Amino acid sequence: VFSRDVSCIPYYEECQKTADWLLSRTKHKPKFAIICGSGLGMLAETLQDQEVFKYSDIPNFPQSTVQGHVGQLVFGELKRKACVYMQGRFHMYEGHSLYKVTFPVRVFKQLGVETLIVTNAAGSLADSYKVGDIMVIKDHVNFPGLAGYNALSGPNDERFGPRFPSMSDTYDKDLRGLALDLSIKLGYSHFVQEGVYCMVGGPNFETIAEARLLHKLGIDAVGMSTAPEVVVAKHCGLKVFGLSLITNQVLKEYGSNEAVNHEKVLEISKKRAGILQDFVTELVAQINSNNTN
Ligand SMILES: O=P(O)(O)O[C@@H]1C[C@H](O)[C@@H](CO)O1
Ligand code: HPA
Repeated sequence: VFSRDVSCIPYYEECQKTADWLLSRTKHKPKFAIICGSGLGMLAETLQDQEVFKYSDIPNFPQSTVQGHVGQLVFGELKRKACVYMQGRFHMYEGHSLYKVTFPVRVFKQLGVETLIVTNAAGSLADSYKVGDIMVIKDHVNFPGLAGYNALSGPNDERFGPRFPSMSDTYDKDLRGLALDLSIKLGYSHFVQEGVYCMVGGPNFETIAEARLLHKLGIDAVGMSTAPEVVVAKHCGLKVFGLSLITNQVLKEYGSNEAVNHEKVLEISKKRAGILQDFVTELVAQINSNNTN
């Protein structure tokens, strides 16, 4: 379930076939790919001149099974920059292999994408964060990856990247700086944070003991995605930028009547998607004007 079958699927060719299929059907040549987190599909609404491809029509593409993940690629222009939005990501807990979870990222690379922007819904462990805050991801802890469930497990194809890639500078420093400057210009600085995201396997939310453990480890926000996509993006040379929307506080004390559920996560995502949308749009515009990419 977790990694690519070692019998050497012609993986590069499979990704290329999917990329060629898309390129022959869209006039856009995206330099940016944006992955929409849970309930954040509407981030794609600001795209001009849209072309939409349902996952079910795209060769080799997995299917979304989670509520709040529509299941389509949307190509278009954001401030005159060609982009592709993934409305609906794939999670390990859905039973997808990590090869399938990260397949779109490699397709993006073969489409000519240079920068990957990941978004997600996450629970906060940091005491200072509030529901509705946006966290610029500084770094991540890939718990499944540390335990051997890594998207790069299996035979390595050097055409994508090296066997042992460095991950010490994964979330692009210039883009993070740009985003934090932008948050001041947009008047967002009181709800924009910078911190460490941790991926857990899910699909259950954390126990109190698990939450306390993650908190002790210095993790600011926890979710069930992102790390595999980011590891694969870094492996194949994409610039990476990430935003977590804080949809809930993770309970660290026993005896509370509050409990998180996916509906509450989607409710906050829906409320804050507009702000996130403006943030991403302005960031892409700035990357243009500052020649950061
Ligand atoms: O796709 P993301 O990481 O935004 O989704 C989060 C994690 C789970 O899939 C879900 C829990 O509500 O939201
Ligand atoms: N834990 C894990 N994943 C999540 C959470 C959470 O509290 N909120 C949104 N996704």
